Amino acid sequence: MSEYKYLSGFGSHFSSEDERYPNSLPVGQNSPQVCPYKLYAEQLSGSAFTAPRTENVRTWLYRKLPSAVHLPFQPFKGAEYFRQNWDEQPPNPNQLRWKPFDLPPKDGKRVNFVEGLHTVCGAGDPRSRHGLAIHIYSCNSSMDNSAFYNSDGDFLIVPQQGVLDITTEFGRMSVAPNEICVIPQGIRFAVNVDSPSRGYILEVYDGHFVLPDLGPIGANGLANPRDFETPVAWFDDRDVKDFQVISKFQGRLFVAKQNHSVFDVVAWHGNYVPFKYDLSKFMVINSVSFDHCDPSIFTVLTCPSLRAGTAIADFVIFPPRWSVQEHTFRPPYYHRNCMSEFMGLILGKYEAKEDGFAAGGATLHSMMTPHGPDVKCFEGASNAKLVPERVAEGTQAFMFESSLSLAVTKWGEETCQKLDAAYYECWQALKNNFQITKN
Ligand SMILES: O=C(O)Cc1cc(O)ccc1O
Ligand SMILES: [Fe+2]
Repeated sequence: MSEYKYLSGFGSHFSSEDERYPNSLPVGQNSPQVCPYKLYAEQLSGSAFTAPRTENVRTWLYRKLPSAVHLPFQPFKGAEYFRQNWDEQPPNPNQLRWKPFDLPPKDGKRVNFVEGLHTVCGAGDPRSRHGLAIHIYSCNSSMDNSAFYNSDGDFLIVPQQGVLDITTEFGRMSVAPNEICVIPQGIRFAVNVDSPSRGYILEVYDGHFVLPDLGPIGANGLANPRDFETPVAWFDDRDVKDFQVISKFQGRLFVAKQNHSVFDVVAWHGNYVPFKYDLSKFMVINSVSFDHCDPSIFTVLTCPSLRAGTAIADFVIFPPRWSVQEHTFRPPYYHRNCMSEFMGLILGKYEAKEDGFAAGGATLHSMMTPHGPDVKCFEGASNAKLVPERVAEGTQAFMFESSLSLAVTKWGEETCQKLDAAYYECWQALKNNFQITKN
């Protein structure tokens, strides 16, 4: 799996040919009268034809059969908790914490990536192309002779347990915990797993994930473009007669049969592509003098809204790093935010709450919902000797931060049975230390 080859770069215009079919890309034009090897040319548009050049994304695929060759879509039965209905539950402004979400039951039942999708929270509507959804996947078997694509938006996939072996129309990639991948709107993919697997998905309806601007940081730092990896062209040469394409369309799943695999792309060129990124390559920037920087300093990718600096969703990580600030309360500050903060944990423990927030679980601090370090963290950091120190060693927490107000689904609030009713208690023992004389 890990021997797959990749093209390096973010936002590049790539060209790739399956190595078994050299010269399969047309030269000098996109639509020759007859394509090399008599392939069909198909354009996949990820932006309006007329989008400005900086945002214009599309890829030309050269394939054995056009994607249009399929039988009509029917409603897909299964994945009953993969539902983007934001009005199932009354709003809940409380601090929410979930214990680790279940892996598939060990009763021998096979659950693949699509069947194991569960929606936790979200906002907005794919029909008006505005909003987002946060899902948990939990699966133990591979997608055989089937592929999935999302008509509603992009998926950012964060594996927490188990390596995902992902076949896409563009080629194959292996995505392990502490790596992430993005599968943009419309790109077909299938997930193979060799063990029980679990992770988080951020789905955005508005637009695509991009690297954040760096401002005064300069031209380098945070997630560097050269560390993003896109698959090289590869097609499945098996003669598959019984193939299923599953589409998420307007929040519902549909399935169509066809007598050929969607993984039949021999060559492609363009800048609308799936990619992966290894979070350990993130170049961490932070305060080397005093005070706690806002977590935006850890942004890996962002899906911008039309309002300057205000994201539909940011993907932010809390990587292992040095902490050196002087005369500073070093952990995250107490906080009320006009944004929504959904956090997950890939590895280890999170610095602001070492107890109760476990790998594979989550927290949601909704708009203006107060939160911050628990008692143990506050007491410890208020009294700690401020020497340079490695923090978050062996851990990886992350945050999906959104300018939208997120509704929790019935599955998220009830059916999953993972909500920790005792979460609020972690702040109750904080003492009023106010004294009338200044220390
Ligand atoms: O734990 C959180 O709530 C996330 C968070 C981290 C941080 O370093 C500063 C602010 C913030 O909201
Ligand atoms: Fe916060």
